[in-house]
Amino acid sequence: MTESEPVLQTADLTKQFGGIDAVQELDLTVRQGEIYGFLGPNGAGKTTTIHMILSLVRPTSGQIWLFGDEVDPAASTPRERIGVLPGHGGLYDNLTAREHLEFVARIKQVDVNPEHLCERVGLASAIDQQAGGFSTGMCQRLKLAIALVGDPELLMLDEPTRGLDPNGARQMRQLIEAENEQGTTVFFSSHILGQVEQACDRVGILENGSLVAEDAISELRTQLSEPNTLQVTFETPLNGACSHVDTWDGVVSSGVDGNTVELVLEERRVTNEVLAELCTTAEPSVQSVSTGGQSLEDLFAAYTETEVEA
Ligand SMILES: Nc1ncnc2c1ncn2[C@@H]1O[C@H](COP(=O)(O)OP(=O)(O)OP(=O)(O)O)[C@@H](O)[C@H]1O
Repeated sequence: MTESEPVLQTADLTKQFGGIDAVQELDLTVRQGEIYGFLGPNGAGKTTTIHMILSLVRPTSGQIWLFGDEVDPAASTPRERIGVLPGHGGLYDNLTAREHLEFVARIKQVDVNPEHLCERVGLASAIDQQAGGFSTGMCQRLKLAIALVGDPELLMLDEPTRGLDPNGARQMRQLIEAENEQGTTVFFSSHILGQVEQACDRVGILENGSLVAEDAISELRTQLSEPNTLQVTFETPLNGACSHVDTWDGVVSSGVDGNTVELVLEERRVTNEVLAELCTTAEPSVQSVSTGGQSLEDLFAAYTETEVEA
């Protein structure tokens, strides 16, 4: 498969605040049509990076390209083709959803259909309510609608699932995926791995201002060496019942010791199938099952050494 054109690129992008290295020599590439998850614990430098890309913070050094053109650090980032969902703020308590959208459309000098946009993000029934009375989920939906004004080609979303419960976060992901299916490229930051991994084509993991990994999640996982293991203990000795297990699909190797068989699996998702097969092959009943290997949380922790929120 050929790779699509980069929509956003940075090279050696660096920001120092006094003695703090907020972002260090960051090389990022976001390609047309993808959802790119920008992942890192609190304080890793995600917002600073987004602010540099949007010319809200001036880089200490490095380069940024948007849609193939280098951004001049002395000028403003051209915003017509970009929709932004800010991490903090962005709403006025006394303006309705409709007034927010009309206000942003005037600033962007584009036409807007507030009914259509509110429909797209699931806010149709609240279009004439003031944002001050909105729940966190409604605020995030309105911020997404604002980002969509002018049908941008690139969405820069700074923690769009911030403050949302799992259900609200899932709905927000579905909205983002629906926009992406229309061809919009999405840059999606989060400090919670579980909130980007289902939606994102690729992720970049930021730690202390540096990109420590950038790839598809499946690729990142295979870069970690610990094998996926499955250990099954039966109530009585196996007596050769599992001697050919290593010829099964998805099983890399196996070893039997008394009542216990230990398997190394190609990948975690075959665990249930292998376990079901074992239960029908072996006469004795299963006493206990344990697994080992890399979960996605292990992966994130391995790269960032930071505890992950569930
Ligand atoms: N204006 C500023 N002045 C001084 N230090 C700053 C400033 N903005 C950010 N920093 C520091 O830069 C580092 C990166 O912060 P940043 O907000 O970019 O991280 P983040 O990954 O977005 O975190 P979070 O997930 O908490 O929003 C932090 O150490 C922060 O304290």
